[in-house]
Amino acid sequence: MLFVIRQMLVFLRPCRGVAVVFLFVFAIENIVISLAPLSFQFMIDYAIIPQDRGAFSLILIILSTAGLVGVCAGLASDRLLAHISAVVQRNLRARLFTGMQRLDLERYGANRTGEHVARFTVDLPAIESAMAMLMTIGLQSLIVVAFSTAVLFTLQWSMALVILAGACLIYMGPFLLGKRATTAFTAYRNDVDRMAGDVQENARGQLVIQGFSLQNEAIRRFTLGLQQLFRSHYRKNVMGASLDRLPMISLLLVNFTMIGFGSYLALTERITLGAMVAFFTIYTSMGNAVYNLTAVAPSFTGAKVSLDRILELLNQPPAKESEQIKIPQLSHCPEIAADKLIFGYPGQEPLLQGVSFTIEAGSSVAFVGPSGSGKSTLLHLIMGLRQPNGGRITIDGEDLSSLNAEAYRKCIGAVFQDSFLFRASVLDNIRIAKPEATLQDVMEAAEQADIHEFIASLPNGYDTLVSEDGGNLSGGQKQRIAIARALVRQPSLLLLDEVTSALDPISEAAVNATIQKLSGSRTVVIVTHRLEAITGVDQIFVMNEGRLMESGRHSELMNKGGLYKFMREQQTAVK
Ligand SMILES: Nc1ncnc2c1ncn2[C@@H]1O[C@H](COP(=O)(O)OP(=O)(O)OP(=O)(O)O)[C@@H](O)[C@H]1O
Repeated sequence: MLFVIRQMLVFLRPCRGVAVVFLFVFAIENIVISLAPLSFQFMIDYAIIPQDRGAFSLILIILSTAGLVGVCAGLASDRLLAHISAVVQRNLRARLFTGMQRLDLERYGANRTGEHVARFTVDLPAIESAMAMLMTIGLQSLIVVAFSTAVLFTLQWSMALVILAGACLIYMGPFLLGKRATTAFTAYRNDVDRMAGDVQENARGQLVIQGFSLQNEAIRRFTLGLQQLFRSHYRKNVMGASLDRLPMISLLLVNFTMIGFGSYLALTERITLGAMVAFFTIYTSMGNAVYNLTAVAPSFTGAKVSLDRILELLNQPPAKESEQIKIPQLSHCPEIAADKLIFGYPGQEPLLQGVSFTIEAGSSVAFVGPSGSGKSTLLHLIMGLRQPNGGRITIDGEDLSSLNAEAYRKCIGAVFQDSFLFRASVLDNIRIAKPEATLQDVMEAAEQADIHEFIASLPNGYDTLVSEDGGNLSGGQKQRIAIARALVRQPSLLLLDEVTSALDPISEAAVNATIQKLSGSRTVVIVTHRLEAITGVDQIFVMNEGRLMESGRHSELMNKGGLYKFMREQQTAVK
């Protein structure tokens, strides 16, 4: 609980001025509420029993003035709290999203997409609700308890002492259950995350699911997952209810004790009737406040779990201190060299095993080889998206790990196997690679990618909205827009991973001709299975099972009679 409160205070720092004003008005409202029961004592002992109408009017005037002040303070505190809550959530959302953008592929891939989404849809609201609880019920209860305790001690100290002992008893339950409750809440939240990931995957895979009639299988798997969620949900609810119930039982016990003890004191005339009524009224509101404080516990336990998950992301070490890293001064066409590269995905055997090569400045090269031989992984390493476990990559002689990644990648135009498009206009999808590009630049890039005519034929031309994940475009159209996006940058290094796999032969020929033209003025690295398309490149690297088997020009490799010749002949035979 203390951890949650401390973190919330950290989140509140940016709006500490408003928070202080809030505290002030909120305190006024609650002091009025805490002191109101004293009016019973004054009414009974000074107005009703002595039949004093003057005192009656005076007490009434004071009471209504205090009431008015309390109401105004309450209205003001509502607005201030709404502001604070919105500011904290806005800041947290921004920090969380920024944190996600700073993750490298390894750390990003450690969670499923649904889990990242759940941080926004489940964890942030849990923190918001706990913060609202803390700043309303929590604060209110604290103020009421503090003032009531002080007043009770002035009215009758021995009864006040009994109440204090009772309050300790009330908090005992939540204190003892704390750890087990956190475990139950964490398990539940993880299962909810898993389910969010499943639903997300199901939504993305609807074409495959419907195409293969996998609905029943999808329901079966989902139901299996639900069983686990059901169990953790049940445990979490039982814990939540126990956190609620134990204090209530303790409160009942204290109530009975107080009624007996208070009545005994009145009976033996150690307390006046007015004081006793005031005492019990204050005690009741104090009892409610103490109970409310314990009722905050379940939401705090949930918030602690959410906080852990959010802080895990926020406290990730930054990728690199960019100031200490060199801004690359890439020549127009960089030379890329790899020296004994070793790389393996986390928890797996090394995939790349001592790969060395040199790609000369301004040359065009192709990496070919069987599926899974590590070609795309190599491209990721060249881009600095993943770090080698051994060996190194140099760009124009500079170690890639010593270069400023952001500046380096700005010199690269990359087209990945998955031609991901954003939900934005075609124009913005291309221009995102170079925000300062003019419409003319974009159209030229689209022409080079052989997609200009298609875009121009759309009802809204370049302003046509691409739906989520490019759903309203064919695979080939998406691929060519992705190529245009890479070309608009006029990059000094062009990386193309299977960029013509979804193209018809005519478009493929057009795109290949463009790539051919571009090489010479920049360094071009192609990954492809289409061996026919790379006959003209300066050098071909043949990969197999994470090793570089052979390299050379097309004619050299054909003369060698190795894996390349074999693959080439296989493809020709299939045709
Ligand atoms: N993100 C990842 N996490 C774990 N393993 C991965 C990941 N990406 C790829 N792999 C594994 O690495 C191996 C090489 O994959 P990679 O995509 O580099 O091969 P490739 O030669 O480009 O294959 P293809 O020609 O089919 O695209 C594969 O066996 C794959 O299982």
